Amino acid sequence: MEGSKLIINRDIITEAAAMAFADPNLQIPDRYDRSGEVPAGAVVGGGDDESYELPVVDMARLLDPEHREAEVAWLGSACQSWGFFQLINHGVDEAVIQKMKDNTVHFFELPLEDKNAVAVCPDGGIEGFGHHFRTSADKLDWAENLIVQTQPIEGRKLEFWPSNPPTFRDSIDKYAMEMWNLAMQLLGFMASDLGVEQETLLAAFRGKRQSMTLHHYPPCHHPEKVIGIAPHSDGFGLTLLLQVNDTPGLQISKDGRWHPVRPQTGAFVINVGEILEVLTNGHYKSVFHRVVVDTERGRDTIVVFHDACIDGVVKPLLELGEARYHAIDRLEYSKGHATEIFSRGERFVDTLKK
Ligand SMILES: O=C(O)CCC(=O)C(=O)O
Ligand SMILES: [Fe+2]
Repeated sequence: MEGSKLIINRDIITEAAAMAFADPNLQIPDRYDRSGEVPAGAVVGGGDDESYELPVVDMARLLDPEHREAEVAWLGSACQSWGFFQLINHGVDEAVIQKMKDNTVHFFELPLEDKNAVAVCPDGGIEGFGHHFRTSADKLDWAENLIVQTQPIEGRKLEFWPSNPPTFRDSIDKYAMEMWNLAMQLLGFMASDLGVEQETLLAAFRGKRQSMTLHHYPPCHHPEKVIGIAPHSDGFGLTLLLQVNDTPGLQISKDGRWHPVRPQTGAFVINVGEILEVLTNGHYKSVFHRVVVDTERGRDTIVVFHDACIDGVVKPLLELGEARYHAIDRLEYSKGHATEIFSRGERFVDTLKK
């Protein structure tokens, strides 16, 4: 299968990296110094600029027949204009969320040696503990990440699922199931907004890959020199993000400026991936975002990605009119998107536009 392998490079976390992360006063090692990239783009906020709140969608209203229509329209407008929204009253089992958060914090606090028990493999596989994806400039993000595939179950590689803390695997399993159900529920409402049969949209996701990335962004006394996660748009269909603590950092690109997300306690941040943009024939937008690092406080996030395609092909739903994107084989799409990650340039889906 050598020919079909994706070129996604992830570096292991070395002792030197762990030391740099642990001591915010140390000089930034060269591979993390991205002074030239960080200031790119103005950031909205401060003072009287209050116009940037990310839309908040209320699941309780989506489920209430009296408010459903208005809330579905609101959800749709958020996906069209922002490609992002926060979700409150989501109904996800709080005990499962808390356990997942606790395990995540616990895991990242372990000594490096223990975390490296599930280290990424040097052969270029995606899963495991290590740095996020390397860019063409050979620079690294200021973060530690654990990536595992959670669905389909037969595709799980348990050797990358930490057994320390001991409840972690069980937490990941339960959390993945909750996120699957939430994703399906949201996609159902998106289908209503788009005016297509629910099953038409859901079928594109059913049985496809679900993966999880846990991010830990250590604090850094020179946040202007480092990047928590470089600007990118998500390569899968739908992303569900949970902040473990209330440290800010996520910024969304809109109208040429970066909009910081104010973390709402207990809310999920949901965003449209490039494949959902194509499925919706461009009605929904997959938007560039990045993470900046905090001076004093670390930040942990739990992110779940849901893949989608139609008969092995990434293409717009037939029901949504004349296709505005070229159809592309799912594997070719992955290769194209990997190039986007690598070069951090244009969105890959833009190359598919007719
Ligand atoms: O940690 C975050 O806030 C963003 C993570 C993210 O963008 C991703 O995993 O694709
Ligand atoms: Fe992302």
